[in-house]
Amino acid sequence: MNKVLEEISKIGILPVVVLEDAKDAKPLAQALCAGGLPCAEVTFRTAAAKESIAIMRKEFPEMLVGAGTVLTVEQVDEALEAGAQFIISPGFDEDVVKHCIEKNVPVTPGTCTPSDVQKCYRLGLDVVKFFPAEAAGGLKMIKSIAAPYTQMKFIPTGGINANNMKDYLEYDRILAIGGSWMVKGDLIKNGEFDKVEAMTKEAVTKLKEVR
Ligand SMILES: O=C(O)C(=O)C[C@H](O)[C@H](O)COP(=O)(O)O
Repeated sequence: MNKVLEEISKIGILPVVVLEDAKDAKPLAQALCAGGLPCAEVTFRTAAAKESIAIMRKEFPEMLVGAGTVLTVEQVDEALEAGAQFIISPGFDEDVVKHCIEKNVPVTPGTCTPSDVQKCYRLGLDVVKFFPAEAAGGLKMIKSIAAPYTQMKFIPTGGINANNMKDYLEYDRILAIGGSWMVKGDLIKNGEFDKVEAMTKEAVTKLKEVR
C-alpha cells in the first residue's frame, strides 16, 4: 500500500474540512495537530482550498494534507501545485483516477456499489472511500461489499460522528474513517478552534479504545 495511505491508516480519522477563508487554515491545522489528528482533507468546495492546503503544508510539515471533493483533472493539478499529498473524490471519475496514477499521487475515489469498487480494483487501487456511508447502508453495507473484494480497504465518510465512529473502526477492512463533525463550518466561522481541539481529542480518545 502507498505510504501516505499507510500513514492515514495509522492516524485512523481523517477530518474533512471546508474552509471559506484561507486565514483559518493555520489555526485549524494547529487545533487538529494539538488534538492528535495531524491530517486533513481540504475540500475543493470553496475557492480557498488551494491556498489553505499550501498554508497547512508550509506551516505544519508533520501534517498529512490532501484535497477532497476533487472533481476534475484540473483540480488534481491545482491540488498538487499546492502540495496536496493525496486526492479524494466523492465519486468515481476514471479520468481523475488515471491522472492521479500518472502523477503518482494516492487517490481514493468515492464508491457505494460493487460496480464502483470493481472499477477502482481494475485500475489497481487497494483503498477506496465509501460515501455517503451512513445513508448508503453503513457498516452492514460495507461488510457486504467488502466480502468479494478481499484486498480492498475502505474509508467510510458521510454521517460518521463521535457516536458511531467506533463501530466502523472495529472492522479490520476500514483503513480509516472520514468526517467533518470535529471541524464543523460554524466552529471555524466563529473562530472556536479550542472546541475543534477538544472534539478532536475526544475522537482520538474513542479511537484508542478500539485501535
Ligand atoms: O466533499 C467530499 O469530497 C465528500 O465526499 C463529502 C464529504 O466527505 C462528506 O460530506 C463529509 O461527510 P460528513 O462528515 O457527514 O459531513
